[in-house]
Amino acid sequence: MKIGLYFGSFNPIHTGHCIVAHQMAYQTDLQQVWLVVSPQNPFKPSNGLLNEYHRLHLAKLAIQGIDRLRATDIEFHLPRPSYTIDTLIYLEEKFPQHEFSVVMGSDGLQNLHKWKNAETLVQRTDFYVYPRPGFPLSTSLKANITAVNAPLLDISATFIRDQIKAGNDIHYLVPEPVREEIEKNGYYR
Ligand SMILES: Nc1ncnc2c1ncn2[C@@H]1O[C@H](COP(=O)(O)OP(=O)(O)OP(=O)(O)O)[C@@H](O)[C@H]1O
Ligand SMILES: O=C(O)c1ccc[n+]([C@@H]2O[C@H](COP(=O)([O-])O)[C@@H](O)[C@H]2O)c1
Repeated sequence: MKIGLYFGSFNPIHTGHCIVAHQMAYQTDLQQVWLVVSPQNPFKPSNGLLNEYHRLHLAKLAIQGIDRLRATDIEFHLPRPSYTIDTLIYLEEKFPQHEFSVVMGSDGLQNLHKWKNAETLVQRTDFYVYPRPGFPLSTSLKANITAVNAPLLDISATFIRDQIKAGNDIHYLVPEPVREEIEKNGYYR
């Protein structure tokens, strides 16, 4: 099966993430998209990061009922911070029957050359990229990129965390079960 690995902190998962995952799973040749919740992104600070099991639970709530989407804790059991090349190699060994690609927003392309073993990564796997406002679909690396033609989504987890801290309502910015879970537990206040 052709599977897209969609890596992220998902702190928290939001409507932008869900649309990206859904478009990739239903408008490209990918047959499934797995949301890989990264416990610790190598480029991002760990402060303000909700516990990874809570982030995974929110991701599962967000995709429930969508056949081609999965959320996985695979990086919880791998060394930290989470490097994509390591996770990819691990998954290729564990699931030799599948073909894995990487799904990302176009902001990720800007820093791709700084990722661990970037040259090896782009030789080893294809990239499916969703446009993000302000970030062109280009990289200095020789990567095989499939771009989707889909609406720009100017939503970020940072914006959502800021809204919650300010006491503002986040209806529609995140799926409803995610909003309810965040509110019930007082996350990000
Ligand atoms: N609105 C969006 N449009 C396209 N891609 C997105 C969007 N939001 C997130 N992504 C992509 O989702 C992946 C995971 O992103 P991440 O979990 O860091 O979310 P974020 O909203 O960028 O978070 P933060 O605001 O905390 O930095 C990245 O590949 C990122 O490019
Ligand atoms: O492998 C790397 O060196 C590497 C560097 C930065 C980010 N990543 C992966 O990309 C995911 C999304 O990153 P970001 O910065 O767009 O939120 C993140 O959760 C990691 O899994 C991976």
